Amino acid sequence: MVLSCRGLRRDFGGFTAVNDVDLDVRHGEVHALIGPNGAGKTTVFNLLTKFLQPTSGRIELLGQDITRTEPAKVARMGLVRSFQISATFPHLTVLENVRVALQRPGGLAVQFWKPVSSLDRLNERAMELLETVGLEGARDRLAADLSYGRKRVLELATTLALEPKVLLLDEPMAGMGGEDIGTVAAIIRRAAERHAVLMVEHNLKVVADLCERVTVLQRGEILAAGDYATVSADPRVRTAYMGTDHG
Ligand SMILES: Nc1ncnc2c1ncn2[C@@H]1O[C@H](COP(=O)(O)OP(=O)(O)OP(=O)(O)O)[C@@H](O)[C@H]1O
Repeated sequence: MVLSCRGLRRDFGGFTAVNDVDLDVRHGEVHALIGPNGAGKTTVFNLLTKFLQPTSGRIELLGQDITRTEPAKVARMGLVRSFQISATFPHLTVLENVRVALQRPGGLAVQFWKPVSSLDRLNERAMELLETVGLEGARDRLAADLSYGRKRVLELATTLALEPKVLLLDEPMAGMGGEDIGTVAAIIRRAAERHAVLMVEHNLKVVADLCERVTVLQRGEILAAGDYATVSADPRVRTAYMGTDHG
């Protein structure tokens, strides 16, 4: 278990946005958090990354209680949410963007790079990351000149540069066409070999193809959890998530 929470709850005034949520994210797994609009997915992400303080409940990262830990420390411990670094620099090249991520002050890569601080090694690692995401041919292009889908892929590369233990992805395929979705799905699958992945995703085909485990939220509570086949066959899920129990 890399990341887990028990009894997670968050109230906003008199409104309970997240109620009694238990979640286990395991190494080597892609775990999807799904549910209708307003179900509480973003709030759960904000609680796990400590952007929001839980009203009650407990969160553990790599066996350590992080319920009261500051967000920056949680990120340094290896819980990285893609948008935290998703601001790529449009006027730097693709390779330069990844190098910047590898050299991030205070980032995980600082410790990672200490024994091998030579420029060559840095370039080598940056190229490895670009090969992982299939952007090696675009290394000298400005980030601003990339297509939307490839920009998102570059963001993923800069996230992976931080060597996260758990990668939190908020709708990584949003706004993408079929081909880009396939590319990003393949990257996430490969990334999951080294980093546990928790993702919010609305595209159920992506969830079915990519995710070992699915947790369904409804009105802040867990409606169902398990593998996709089990969860999608649950009549309550079909009614709540798809708005029908016939489809
Ligand atoms: N800061 C806040 N203050 C008050 N209510 C909030 C706050 N943040 C979220 N909520 C409420 O909590 C509920 C859950 O919202 P949340 O954004 O987590 O849902 P979601 O599942 O991510 O939805 P979507 O799929 O639309 O992004 C919603 O009813 C929302 O209005």
